[in-house]
Amino acid sequence: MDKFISNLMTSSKGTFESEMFSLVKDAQLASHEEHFKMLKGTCDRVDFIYSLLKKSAEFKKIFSQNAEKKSNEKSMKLRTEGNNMYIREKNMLKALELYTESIAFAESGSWYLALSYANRSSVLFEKRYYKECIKDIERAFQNDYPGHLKEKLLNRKGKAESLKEYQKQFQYYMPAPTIQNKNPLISAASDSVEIRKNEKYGRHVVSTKDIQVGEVISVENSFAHIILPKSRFINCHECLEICYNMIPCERCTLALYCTETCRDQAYTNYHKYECELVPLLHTHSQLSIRMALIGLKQCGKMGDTYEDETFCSDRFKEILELSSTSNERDFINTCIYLSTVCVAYHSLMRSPSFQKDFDINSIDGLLKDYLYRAHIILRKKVATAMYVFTGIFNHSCVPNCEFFHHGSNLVIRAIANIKKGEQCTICYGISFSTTNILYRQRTLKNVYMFDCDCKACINKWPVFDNLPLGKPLPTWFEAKMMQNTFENTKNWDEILPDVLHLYNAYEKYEPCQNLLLLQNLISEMLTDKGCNKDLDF
Ligand SMILES: C[S@@+](CC[C@H](N)C(=O)[O-])C[C@H]1O[C@@H](n2cnc3c(N)ncnc32)[C@H](O)[C@@H]1O
Repeated sequence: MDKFISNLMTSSKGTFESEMFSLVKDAQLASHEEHFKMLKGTCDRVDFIYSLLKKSAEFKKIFSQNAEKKSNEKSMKLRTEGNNMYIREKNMLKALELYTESIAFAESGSWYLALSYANRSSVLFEKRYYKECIKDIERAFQNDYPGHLKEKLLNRKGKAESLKEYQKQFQYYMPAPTIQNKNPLISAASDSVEIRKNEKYGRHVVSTKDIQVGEVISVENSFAHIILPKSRFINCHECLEICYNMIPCERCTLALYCTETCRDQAYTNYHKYECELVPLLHTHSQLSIRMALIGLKQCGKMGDTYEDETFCSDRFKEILELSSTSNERDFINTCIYLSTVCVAYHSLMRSPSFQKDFDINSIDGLLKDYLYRAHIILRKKVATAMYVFTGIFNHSCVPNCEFFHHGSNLVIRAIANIKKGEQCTICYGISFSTTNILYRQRTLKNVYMFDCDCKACINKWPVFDNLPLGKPLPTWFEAKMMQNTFENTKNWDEILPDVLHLYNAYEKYEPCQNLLLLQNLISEMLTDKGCNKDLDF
């Protein structure tokens, strides 16, 4: 599992990983391999690496940075930049983002905050987001908005009030489907699957009945997530919903929320501590801290309910059981990994609220262990997130399942017919149709530590271009596809049943190009159902 994560982390090369690598070099951790290998438990290993890191200049450098504090001066600068974008450049989205950042920097109750809300309300009015515009005007008034400017704002509010009933409703993604036949033992799944465990596959998901292509297998909400920088000013950091008039955390300059409810929920659950962390950690450490905090809170609250048999997507116990390849990593990778844990640990230890709320001595070992286990599973469009049930799906180069995003929900659907007793699999990014067998096997072994025995690997299936075409696709289908593509109607719902039907008729020709084309089309249709549409701004 850890390799799986470190592979994801390489996509952020040049930032976090290389920073951790310099840390390992600076602290000369490589020369301590012999001693390290004699230590057995996670806690002893973290302690050992931590003791070495603390002496390193690089480590001290990380913690010598100061977090940016609320600053009316900075707020004013951002607002001016926003004005420039709005008036001169006519770049509404950029103006909105700058005003929102200016709101995040302004001190609570100040007229700087009021002015930024007022300016944002103007962009919102122009883009016909009248309800959001009214809300921002009210916020401006609640925050010491200068009296001599009030009239203009009241005027805008009046106009927005009269137009708000005409505001269009924009649907960015289809809501996640609901599962009809719920699984009594897996909170996120249908009763068509179960979790099994053996030496070869670790924990894996197996079908308990025949599953039809397209069928929903699970709908899962993330255990925890961290917003990606590009979505910071547009998506609520708590619920991830798109929101053009977010409100800031009252203490830090980074967190933004769609409502007071989301803000308070985040604050109570983890942000209270996170908010005090200096410096702001990279997304990966931040997510592991968030997960460990939720884990610590749960273990205090839930006690022996951990004994029950159900698999719950919102429970840290399930994360503790995720398979780990930590013993198989080379020493330098182990050091890099442990350094990230130590940076997260050291950072949390500097949070006064954390010190106040937790009995540090009694949870110290648990915290190190939790930070060590809190990994990243999926990095996607809006956030980096941990989905617990999705995380136990094994890989196949010919997967029979795929995951689809519906807002913050992750939906797993069958993209092939699955026979009762068959393993349900997803693809870890290397499929047989695009990647040759040698590369696949080497990567899966190096990164995920297993030998793949999927049907493409066993039978040495060629890549797409060298596959037979298979039975030609019917002309009615080709015509429908052309029409749909040309007219750009993308009325998938209308043709999805036909495509699924066709898939069933072509399955016996596997492996062939036409079957793969049908499968890709099904996948595209289901993605399109779930995905975030482009911003309407
Ligand atoms: C994301 S986890 C999947 C859940 C895991 N099986 C567990 O027990 O928690 C990835 C790890 O599962 C195992 N795995 C995934 N696909 C596999 C496969 N096709 N055959 C054997 N092991 C596999 C590998 O150990 C891999 O590092």
